[in-house]
Amino acid sequence: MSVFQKKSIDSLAIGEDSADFALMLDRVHCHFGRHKAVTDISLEIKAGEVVCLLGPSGCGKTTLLRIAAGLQKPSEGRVYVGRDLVSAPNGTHWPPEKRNVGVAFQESALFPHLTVLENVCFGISVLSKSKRKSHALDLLSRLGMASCAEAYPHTLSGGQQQRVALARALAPSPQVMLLDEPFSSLDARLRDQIRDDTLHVLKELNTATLLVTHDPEEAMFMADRIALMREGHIVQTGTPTDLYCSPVDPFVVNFFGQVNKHIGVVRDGVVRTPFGQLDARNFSEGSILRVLIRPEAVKVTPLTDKVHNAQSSHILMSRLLGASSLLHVCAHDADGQEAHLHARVPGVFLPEEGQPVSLSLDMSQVFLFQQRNKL
Ligand SMILES: Nc1ncnc2c1ncn2[C@@H]1O[C@H](COP(=O)(O)OP(=O)(O)OP(=O)(O)O)[C@@H](O)[C@H]1O
Repeated sequence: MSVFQKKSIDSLAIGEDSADFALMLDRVHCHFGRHKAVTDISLEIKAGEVVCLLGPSGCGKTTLLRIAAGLQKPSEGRVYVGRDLVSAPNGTHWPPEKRNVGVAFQESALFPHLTVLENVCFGISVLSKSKRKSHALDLLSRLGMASCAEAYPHTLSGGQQQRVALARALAPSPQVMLLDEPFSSLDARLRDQIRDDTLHVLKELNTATLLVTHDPEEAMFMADRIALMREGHIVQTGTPTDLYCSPVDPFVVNFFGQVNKHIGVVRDGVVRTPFGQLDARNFSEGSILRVLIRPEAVKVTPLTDKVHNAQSSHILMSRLLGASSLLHVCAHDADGQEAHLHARVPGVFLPEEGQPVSLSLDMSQVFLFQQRNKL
């Protein structure tokens, strides 16, 4: 970590006013006719911080990013870029070019008649011509594109064009970078490399960033904080660890990947499941609970006794997925309750079909929520 980065992270103290934020959305709403695309959203981003807007299609991510960029007027609420109030209910609305923001979208069109270097230099107005060129070359080299400086955009691959688009957006040293699914048109291997490079450049430049994605893995890779959205609202904001390990509701758990589900009733302070009894003393007797268990929470131990025992859980199928294996398990409890369970285990561990196993759970990845509706 550079001294520059450390300074920005150390400065995340509570009690700052709006001037400490590079971007601040304050109770922002956006309606299209009767449709509420964004409802009452407040979010702040500090210098050097990467915040991801994550959520399913249509939940309002792009609308919020466009509001920050000045491409969409909010119906209510205020937007600050640094100390500048750039959108407000009194009619204040600064256009994108007056805000100190850089914008890059999934398909960021480069100017076809300009070289890569000229494209990146285009938005820089404050420096002398020679400094403009060296600044643009520096950004291109940080993004691995210096050797293409004299090329024209049509001669570049999609991934190379996306790197140039990022360099062009970063070139005027904006206070805030706004990125809308900038990696989604790239194939998986290239995407991993470009997002890694982008993250390092954003951190080195100490640029506040708001990045839209529908991919939870991408959000966890890029973000210092994630704001998970659903139907125009923010459901939970926090670090990737907060959302993954302390989700506020089942939607948050489910959004980060497939989970095992069970519904049970609290009796004598526990809920019985085919995977064992779980402590439910925090819930009242008779409550109906939704039990959500991440596949990686399930520990699978082969039993040495290979004789099939009706009481023991057993393997239905094993699949190697690369870094991990996915095991389909038929789980039984002592009462004969049976359930199909997925376990994600590290490395090459592929027990045979029918192998009896014992199951245990890592409770840090097991979540209990009270069910509001009746069974
Ligand atoms: N200009 C517009 N006019 C009318 N409705 C709009 C407009 N822009 C967005 N919407 C609607 O607002 C809602 C939010 O759209 P938005 O593009 O912000 O979602 P999103 O989360 O970015 O989705 P995606 O991931 O699919 O891009 C959607 O229902 C969309 O149809």
